[in-house]
Amino acid sequence: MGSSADTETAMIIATPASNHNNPATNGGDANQNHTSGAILALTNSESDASKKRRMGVLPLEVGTRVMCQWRDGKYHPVKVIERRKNYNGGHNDYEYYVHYTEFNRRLDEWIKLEQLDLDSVECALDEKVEDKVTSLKMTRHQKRKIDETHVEGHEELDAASLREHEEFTKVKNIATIELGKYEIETWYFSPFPPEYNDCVKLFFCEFCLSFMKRKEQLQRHMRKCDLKHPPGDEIYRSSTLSMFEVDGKKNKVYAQNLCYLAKLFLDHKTLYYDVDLFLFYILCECDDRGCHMVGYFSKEKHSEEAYNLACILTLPPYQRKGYGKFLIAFSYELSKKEGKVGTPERPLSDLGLVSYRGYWTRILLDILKKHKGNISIKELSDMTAIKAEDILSTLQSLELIQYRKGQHVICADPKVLDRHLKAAGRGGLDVDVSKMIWTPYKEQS
Ligand SMILES: CC(=O)SCCNC(=O)CCNC(=O)[C@H](O)C(C)(C)COP(=O)(O)OP(=O)(O)OC[C@H]1O[C@@H](n2cnc3c(N)ncnc32)[C@H](O)[C@@H]1OP(=O)(O)O
Repeated sequence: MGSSADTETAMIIATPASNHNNPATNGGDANQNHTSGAILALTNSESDASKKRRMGVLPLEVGTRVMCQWRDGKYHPVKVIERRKNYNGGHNDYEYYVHYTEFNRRLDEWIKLEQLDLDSVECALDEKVEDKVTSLKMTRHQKRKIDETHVEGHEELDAASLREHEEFTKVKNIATIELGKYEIETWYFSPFPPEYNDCVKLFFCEFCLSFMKRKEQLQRHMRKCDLKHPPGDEIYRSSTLSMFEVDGKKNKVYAQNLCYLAKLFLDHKTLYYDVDLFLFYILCECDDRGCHMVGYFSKEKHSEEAYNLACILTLPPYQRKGYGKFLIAFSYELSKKEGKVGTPERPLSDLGLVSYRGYWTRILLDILKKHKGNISIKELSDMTAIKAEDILSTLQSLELIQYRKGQHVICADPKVLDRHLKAAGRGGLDVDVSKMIWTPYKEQS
């Protein structure tokens, strides 16, 4: 199996043009054993014409749609988001920042001209600016009062300024960060203060999260910084895993630095400078050098919408190891201690949605499997602190809900439950509730 898959990949890389029917490249294949001079001449003149045509489209305009070779060797449709002139380059010599329309924005990147198939350029530019602005306004209207990635005064912006803001945030600014022993490629734009505009790499102190432009600055800082764990209270410790609760009001700079850092991996969140209203739960792996941040979630101190989690992040080097499920489970344990049901703030990212769906499926089906007799959605909600709507949508997506005699009924055939549970994957790291030392937040007078 493995070897045949490898062969297939190698073939695709060797003949990328065949993946999207590129006649010019196929026709001009220099490796073909041509026996006729006429065919060769025809081929050459075709490729000359094609070359001229291709050069005629340069430089590409922002908004152009074209096929682009990605890291898998295949061609994928992209939209040009931005362009910049190459140093020492000729008149038409640009690099392009592209969005792969089939993929998440975190894969947006600067690419070289050679990666583009210029024969596939679609000349019609993207939808009208006006339409885009209207849709942006719509989304903004739907957002909650405290905007997720709140840029102060943002909602007051007129259409043109709003568009300008979107323009500004669509290209990733910081390409990599250094944090502890990891160098991490970033995913999205984050609005660092203007003095960091010229930086492509930032160096973070892994304990206080201060960020610096140069490695030497970080080294100097590390000699002085006396933190070895996040500020705030350690509210959970089990083996090497610790959770710290940080009050955004008491540790404002730390909380803001965390938001700058997190935004590099969160697309639909805008930076919220007023961190006072939030608590931050920082998950750490601890060793003799200190407690190293693995991920976190934030939570409003008071949520009118019953949100029990605002933003969640596992840092990329730690992803797919079960920490995300741990953080989600922890947020529900906090809700249980508060005697409330909770739900994550919307919108959920693609990875957020799969993680939540997996968690909800596992928790709910585990209960249904063990439970004897009838059980209602309200009872499930009381047992798990999962909001009734999330339970209903999860069970509906698994087709476990039927509508009989005017009411929703859960139909839980054990074999079907087992199949879904298997598909929901691993359970992740468990929260040992007996190791939690926590009381719900109370405003201090
Ligand atoms: C309310 C909000 O904040 S929504 C925004 C959510 N946050 C983000 O999108 C930020 C960037 N993403 C992340 O930080 C992480 O991907 C998280 C927090 C969503 C998940 O964290 P992880 O530590 O990777 O989660 P965990 O290891 O528990 O895996 C969760 C499940 O999600 C799915 N999943 C996670 N990453 C991926 C991936 N790259 N590709 C496919 N499935 C994935 C899998 O089903 C995985 O379970 P499995 O490994 O058993 O198959």
